[in-house]
Amino acid sequence: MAAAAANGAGGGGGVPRPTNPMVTPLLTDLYQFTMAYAYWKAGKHLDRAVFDLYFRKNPFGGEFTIFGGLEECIRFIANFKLTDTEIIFLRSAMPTCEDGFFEYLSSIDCSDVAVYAIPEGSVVFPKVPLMIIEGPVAVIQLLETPFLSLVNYASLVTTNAARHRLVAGKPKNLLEFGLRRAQGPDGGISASRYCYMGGFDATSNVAAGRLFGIPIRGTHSHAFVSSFMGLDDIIDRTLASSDGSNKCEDFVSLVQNWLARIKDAGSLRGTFRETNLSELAAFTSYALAFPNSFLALVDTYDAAGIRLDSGDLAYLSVETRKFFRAIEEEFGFIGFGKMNITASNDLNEETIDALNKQGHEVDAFGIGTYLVTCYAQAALGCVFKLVEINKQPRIKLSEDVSIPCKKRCYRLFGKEGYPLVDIMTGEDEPAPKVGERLLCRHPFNESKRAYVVPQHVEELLKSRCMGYLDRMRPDHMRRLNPTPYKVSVSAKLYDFIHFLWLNEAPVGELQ
Ligand SMILES: Nc1ncnc2c1ncn2[C@@H]1O[C@H](COP(=O)(O)OP(=O)(O)OP(=O)(O)O)[C@@H](O)[C@H]1O
Ligand SMILES: O=P(O)(O)OC[C@H]1O[C@H](OP(=O)(O)OP(=O)(O)O)[C@H](O)[C@@H]1O
Ligand SMILES: O=C(O)c1cccnc1
Ligand SMILES: [Mg+2]
Repeated sequence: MAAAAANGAGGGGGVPRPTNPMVTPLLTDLYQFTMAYAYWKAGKHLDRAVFDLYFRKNPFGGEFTIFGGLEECIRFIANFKLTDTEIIFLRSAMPTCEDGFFEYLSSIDCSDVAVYAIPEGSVVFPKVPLMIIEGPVAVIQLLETPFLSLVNYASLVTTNAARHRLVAGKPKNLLEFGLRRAQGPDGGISASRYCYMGGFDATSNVAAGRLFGIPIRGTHSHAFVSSFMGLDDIIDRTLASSDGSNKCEDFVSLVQNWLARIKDAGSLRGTFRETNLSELAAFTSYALAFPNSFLALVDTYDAAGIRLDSGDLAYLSVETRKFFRAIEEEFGFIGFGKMNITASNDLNEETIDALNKQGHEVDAFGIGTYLVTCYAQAALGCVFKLVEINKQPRIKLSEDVSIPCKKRCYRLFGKEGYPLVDIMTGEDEPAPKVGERLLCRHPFNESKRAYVVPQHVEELLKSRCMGYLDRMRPDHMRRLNPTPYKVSVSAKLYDFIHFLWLNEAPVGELQ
């Protein structure tokens, strides 16, 4: 099992700081510091603890999740160090705590912390730890809230993006347009980054383009279109070819000539309606500014062309395509019929699915609000639970039973090459072997078990490549009634969980 050990000294040993400078050791809940104090008072602060970070249920009614946020967690622990001013603030916030505690706090870093993790971008399932974090209990406790804050939304929005990619299909261009609608600047930046991880092609967010190297794309807005009154607004009418070899002195007249030709074309009669001259001025002006990447927002007055942002997107995209093809045929402009049609306006999984069913001609979807706010599910609900302290396994019984012990986790693949089941074992158990029959048990349901003869075994929680979406059996990934993927434990771990469970659960007395 490969571990990422953090070097907290000297500015993170070359590991960059978290992207968001607000991510500091104080970005945690007060109770992490009060517990750290109580551990310290009890002389327990150096006890060796193992915590699992996992979630309990897949989001969006689906049967899979994509893990995001790991890199930021590693950046955080690599640079973990409380500054003098942070210590002064903590002293004022916890006035009853002894001085020695603050001296201890100012001395800590995460050089004694080990993180075992599934690679970011992997398909993951409930109960299996995404990260196992091991180290001195007081320090690990301080990591709980920042880690959950860095992983919860990241994984949720990555999953949301992947679901939009699955419904849109591979050839479509997916553009994330959510910055203006996201939950503040950090929500917007995170959304752009993790939607790209989840399978989007580009973002409109310029800062995210700079920070993460994500391709940035955009069209123009209704304001640009409605800011023009008519063709007289255009002062400089010259258009030169990019190599300077050709020059059109009056592009506006050229546009007007073409407009007349299109109107006269017999084959276009009936499909071509009156032109709004202020809209024509806006498009002409935009073409003069971007002659090699022209794109027109065409629905400010009436829908006819290239980014559609209202109305029936299926119908309008089909009509637009017909018109483009007719122009190609009438005037012999090779490729005109294939011109890009982008659609936006409150799109989400359901609307894209509806458009697919109706038939449409959209090449690119621009998606904002529903994507970045994760409108269909507010949070993933990742948790951070103690599973072992000083080599003693721990279990949490209330609400949802946690799976004790420092574990190893494997993904077992079947004959058809798809993953069949994830299995958790105790740390010292032998790894599952290819071709060897293995009993996989549901962690809590006694009757649910299956023998598996794996054709291929991958250990989870160690660094490895991504690109899992394509490798999953399609019925786990479908939108409607997806098949649950199986998560199991070894027979030995099953027996141990239930032994510990009975041991920890008090026997009531009836009188
Ligand atoms: N063919 C279609 N099938 C299903 N949903 C569609 C189809 N075309 C558009 N939609 C969706 O229907 C909704 C249309 O919303 P609404 O009626 O508020 O928009 P509009 O009136 O066309 O435009 P505006 O945003 O200017 O008000 C959007 O969520 C859009 O994504
Ligand atoms: O619809 P979303 O999925 O959130 O995608 C982003 C939206 O942002 C822009 O709208 P704008 O801010 O101009 O407002 P409007 O479309 O609501 O008028 C754009 O026209 C999209 O409709
Ligand atoms: O470039 C666009 O078309 C765009 C960008 C952000 C939001 N809506 C649209
Ligand atoms: Mg809109």
